[in-house]
Amino acid sequence: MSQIMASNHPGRTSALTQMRNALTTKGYFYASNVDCLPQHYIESVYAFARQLHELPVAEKRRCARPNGTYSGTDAGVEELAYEAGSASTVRAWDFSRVRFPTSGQFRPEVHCPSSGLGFHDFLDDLYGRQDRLAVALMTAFAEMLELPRDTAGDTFSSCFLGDGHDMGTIRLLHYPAATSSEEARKRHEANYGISPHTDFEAFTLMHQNAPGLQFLPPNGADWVDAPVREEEFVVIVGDILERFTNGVLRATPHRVLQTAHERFSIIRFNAMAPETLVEPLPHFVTDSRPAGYTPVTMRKHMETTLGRLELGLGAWEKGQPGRSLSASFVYDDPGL
Ligand SMILES: O=C(O)CCC(=O)C(=O)O
Ligand SMILES: [Fe+2]
Repeated sequence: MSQIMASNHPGRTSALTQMRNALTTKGYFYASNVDCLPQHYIESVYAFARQLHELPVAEKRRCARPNGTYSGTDAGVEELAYEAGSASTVRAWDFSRVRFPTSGQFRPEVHCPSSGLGFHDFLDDLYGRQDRLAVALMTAFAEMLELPRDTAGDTFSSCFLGDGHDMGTIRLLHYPAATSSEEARKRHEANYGISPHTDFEAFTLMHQNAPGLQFLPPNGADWVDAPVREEEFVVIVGDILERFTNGVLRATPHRVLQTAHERFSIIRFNAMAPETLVEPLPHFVTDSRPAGYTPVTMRKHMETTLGRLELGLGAWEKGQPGRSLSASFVYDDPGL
């Protein structure tokens, strides 16, 4: 990232080529040397996440969806099933500047011991740090795809304002450990920690403290393990970049296995501003490659996909290996 975050670094062109190759052939890469998110800071985020997930169930219930942003079976709120009918163990504390702005009185009573920041301020600060990486990546994606620049800057970062008006979300996830050897055995044979899906936004930054995450590479038949790397962030493609690039980049299918060990992850979905119209850009549409996706706003894509999950319709077509239903969903009306 030091080569990407400085605009005139001599290694920039080769880093952009590596990024493009990784995203088109594997669907993910690991971002290293991220100065705005150093390892000691990441550790403080995990410590904060642990405090949140260890809160008494009564406090979790008070802060649970739909009033607050907690979801977990311990508070009686199930994670939505991406693959219809699947069961998952994940528990989540979510934060978004735009999507859940009114949850003030339903915020948990926690403070980070080192900074003293509470739930909102701690996560807002994390969001700002992630934005620095996200804006640099958006600019890099536009450049590696050779998109034209205009006075507003590059195509992607001008849709992602980076100042709090995007539909991005942070999720602090916890997958509890199995409590008995019997449960550990059952988990081994069971459903998912989180079922297969593609993320609905533009791209996702991920960090995990234990194994469990897997990807399905483009054209790949088999799921591959994502190694744990303490100082690096996994970057994957979401539905919005697939739709903008007319499928040149493909949203990265991923899932989390149901492991016997405890696992935490820090997820940041990077979205566009709500009214951004997402459709194949002219740069990616030719006579031999006509537009393969219908236009839709960022807001409508999120609302439709989540609405379908709430109805139990899923966002992933089961199979070997299966397929994302959200990335190529056909809209009759863009929702402008
Ligand atoms: O826990 C993880 O590593 C992945 C979570 C995930 O895919 C999601 O929240 O969309
Ligand atoms: Fe995901």
